[in-house]
Amino acid sequence: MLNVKRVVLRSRPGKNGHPVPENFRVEEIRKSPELKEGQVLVRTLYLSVDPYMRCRMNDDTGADYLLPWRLDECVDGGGVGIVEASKNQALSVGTIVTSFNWHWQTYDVMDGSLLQKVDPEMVDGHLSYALGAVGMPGLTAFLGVREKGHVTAGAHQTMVISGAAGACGSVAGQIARLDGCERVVGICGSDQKCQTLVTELGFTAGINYRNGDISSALREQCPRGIDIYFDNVGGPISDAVISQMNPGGHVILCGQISQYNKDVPYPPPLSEDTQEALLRNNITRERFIVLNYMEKFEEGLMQLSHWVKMGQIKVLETVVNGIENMGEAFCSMMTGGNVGKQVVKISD
Ligand SMILES: NC(=O)C1=CN([C@@H]2O[C@H](COP(=O)(O)OP(=O)(O)OC[C@H]3O[C@@H](n4cnc5c(N)ncnc54)[C@H](OP(=O)(O)O)[C@@H]3O)[C@@H](O)[C@H]2O)C=CC1
Ligand SMILES: CCCCCC(=O)/C=C/[C@@H]1[C@@H](C/C=C\CCCC(=O)O)[C@@H](O)C[C@H]1O
Repeated sequence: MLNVKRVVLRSRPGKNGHPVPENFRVEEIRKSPELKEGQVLVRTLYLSVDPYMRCRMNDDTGADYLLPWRLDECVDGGGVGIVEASKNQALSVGTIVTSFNWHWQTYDVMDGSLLQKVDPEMVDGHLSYALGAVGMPGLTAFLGVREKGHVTAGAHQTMVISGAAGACGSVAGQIARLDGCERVVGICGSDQKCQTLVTELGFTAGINYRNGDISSALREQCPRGIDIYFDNVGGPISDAVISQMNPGGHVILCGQISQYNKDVPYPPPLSEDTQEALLRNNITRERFIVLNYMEKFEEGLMQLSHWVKMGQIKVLETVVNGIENMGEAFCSMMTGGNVGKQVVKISD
């Protein structure tokens, strides 16, 4: 028998509540490592904490593709691990694998057909990148910009990105620059993050939304108006951005994290003024869900991998150690404690 540590959902924060680490509980169980045909024993290396998980903490997630986590059951999300024993012909011992539905536990017996292989070369030897820049958040940035952004090199466009110092935002801004936007302006929650955007990631400017008036900072940093808005946060920040958008502009509706602790549907309703601004200026605002573009994942991952290996995309990560800290890491990410992708390292 194996000693396994796992994280279960102890309580729900309530639809209008802020999540706290105490909503989770770590427990130890004994698990048989015995495998049926097709199964593998995996040891968890890294686990991901992501904003959509806040919706899975509610008994009704508000999104048809997200199932609620069940009380007192092991929670799941993105994970990367190594095969330690195998009864699956396609997955030999030592293979690195990933899944969107990885249990938050140190070891697991999994059906091999539900796992995707990770080529360590693709992630430049950094296996955690498979949960970030060369994984779902990187694809979200890449496909969001390419499918909904209408970037045209040489057209002197300005793109604004909210949640700019996070997993999706930090990559989206770098792709906007690579694809030819003239100005790339990031909005995030600290001066330190703003500085990182400019000095490390090549953004034109950073705006700290916690410090001063966003509207006047946007007017200063976007003197020719805003053509494209990669929206990760929603709420008043997005109202301020959209009010300065040029006619014919495009909002990439990626996420609305500022509204996830509220009992509102996804996407949350817009203010009348913002709705009116979109209509008046013929601005598109199409919902973007990365899972709707699975046929483009392979090509997208190849492109992201190439950019990362060439140093054209710089990867930022915040790594916390230990399965005991999953709840802390999740709550920290939800309140801006991360720079780049927040992951938790479970084992070496
Ligand atoms: N459409 C899709 O398919 C996908 C959408 N998403 C969405 O993209 C967004 C970013 O996700 P991800 O990159 O993983 O997460 P991040 O790495 O960006 O982490 C979340 C960040 O959100 C910021 N934040 C938290 N609360 C607020 C608030 N009230 N107002 C403004 N900013 C806030 C914090 O940064 P700060 O310090 O700047 O406040 C925090 O670091 C989320 O909305 C998520 O739901 C993610 C993946 C796929
Ligand atoms: C309801 C708010 C979500 C806002 C957008 C967002 O963050 C979307 C994220 C998804 C996320 C979904 C993950 C797994 C789906 C399976 C989970 C389950 O219920 O079993 C991501 O991995 C892809 C994004 O589109």
